[in-house]
Amino acid sequence: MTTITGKELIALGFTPKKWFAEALEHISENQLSENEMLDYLEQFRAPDPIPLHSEPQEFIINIKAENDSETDNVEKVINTMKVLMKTPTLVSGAIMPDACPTGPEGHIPVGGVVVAKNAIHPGFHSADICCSVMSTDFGKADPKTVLDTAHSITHFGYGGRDRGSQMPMSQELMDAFRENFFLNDERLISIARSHMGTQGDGNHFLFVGISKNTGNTMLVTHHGSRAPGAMLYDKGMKVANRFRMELSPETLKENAWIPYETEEGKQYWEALQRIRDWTKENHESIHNAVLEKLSIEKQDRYWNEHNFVFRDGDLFYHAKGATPLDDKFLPDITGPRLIPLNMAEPVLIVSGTTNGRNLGFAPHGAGRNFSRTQHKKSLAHKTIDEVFAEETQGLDIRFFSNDIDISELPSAYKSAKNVRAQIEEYGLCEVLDEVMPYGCIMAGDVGKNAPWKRKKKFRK
Ligand SMILES: Nc1nc2c(ncn2[C@@H]2O[C@H](COP(=O)(O)O)[C@@H](O)[C@H]2O)c(=O)[nH]1
Ligand SMILES: [Mn+2]
Repeated sequence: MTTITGKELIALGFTPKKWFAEALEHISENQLSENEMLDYLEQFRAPDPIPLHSEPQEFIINIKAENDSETDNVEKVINTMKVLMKTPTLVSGAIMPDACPTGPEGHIPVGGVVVAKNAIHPGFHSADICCSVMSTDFGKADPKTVLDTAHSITHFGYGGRDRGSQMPMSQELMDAFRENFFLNDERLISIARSHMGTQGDGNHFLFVGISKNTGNTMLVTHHGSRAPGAMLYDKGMKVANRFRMELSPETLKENAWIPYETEEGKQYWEALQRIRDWTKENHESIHNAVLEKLSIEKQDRYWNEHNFVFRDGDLFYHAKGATPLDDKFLPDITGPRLIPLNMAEPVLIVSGTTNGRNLGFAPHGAGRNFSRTQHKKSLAHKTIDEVFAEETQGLDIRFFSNDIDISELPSAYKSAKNVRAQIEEYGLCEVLDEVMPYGCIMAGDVGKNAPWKRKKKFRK
């Protein structure tokens, strides 16, 4: 019979884990011989770490610099992709004309699509899971009336709605949250309820415009899954990092994955679908409340996510700011897709499918060449009011907090004309219609004295 200690297990090459105590007890209780013990212990031996690909997997470059200010951005995007594409799960990738870096080399850029085999990477959809766009056709309604009404209904800024003004989350969805390992969390569900009907901040917007084809007024909203999605992302990253330490410690922490074939993988996939349902319900609750207040029947509605994970068999397409075109990704979506550019440019209504360059995706916007801070610095010689007047002439642009956020004005984004030219040059999708801008509401400069900040101070 063999007696063995934890220290000896470590000397045999095992990493201290919960199973140590159970194994020591099993060996002693069953009085295993040395060979029996070694046979028994084999089941606990960790697999060899999965190495990074020695060379980056191929990725398609659908972007080029149109001027000096874009050169640095394009170089950074390509360099970060070269590091990212060494992640062991990845089999292919693409970058879109609106691509821009999100962090150090190796992090997925905005405008990046990467395909992983049997793996979900929470870092590739990031905290704003299912950031998406929805449009509703209001027929011949007056655009100012639609914008005024939407302004009286929507909610921008930190946090959720006050108890008195909450929009209901459906019982069906709440029940579905409770059935999922990641979402069955009363704090998360309570936040999901109070965040329903809210749009957050940053570049989330509520846009009203006129269809070039029909002359109809269209409402377009842009936001993601708000705090419930961010909470799922945090949980997903923790689980993925545990797998990373066991399976592939060489992989960057941001690029950790949850193997789909595990219980965690299946539950995380389901959780993503429920968060997608929540986000769709969030857009719908705002659009439906505007229709109801104006006693208008909708003529049409389109929506698509552009920050999500899509599945085709054992391949998981991670789109970090890219518009899914191919119907195989979106069995429940029948209409065309939406690509916003900036508040002074049309929202493009597009369609398309997989071709040799796009992996089934199109750009999701115009993207940024500069950080918000760099952009603000470049305009420092003008007053905020001057910049606002120059860039929004003829448009009805409003900030929910009443403070202009110049980092969201059209000059903060890449040239929409160049992005559209590259969509055509690389044959990424077809433009069916354009929603010409009438006006737009955004959160406003949240660093200033926004109403939700004043309220918090007052409550103290
Ligand atoms: N029509 C508008 N488009 C806008 C506005 N602000 C930003 N944008 C575009 O949206 C995309 C998507 O951004 P992301 O947060 O999902 O990465 C962005 O690239 C811009 O082109 C706006 O006020 N109106
Ligand atoms: Mn978005």
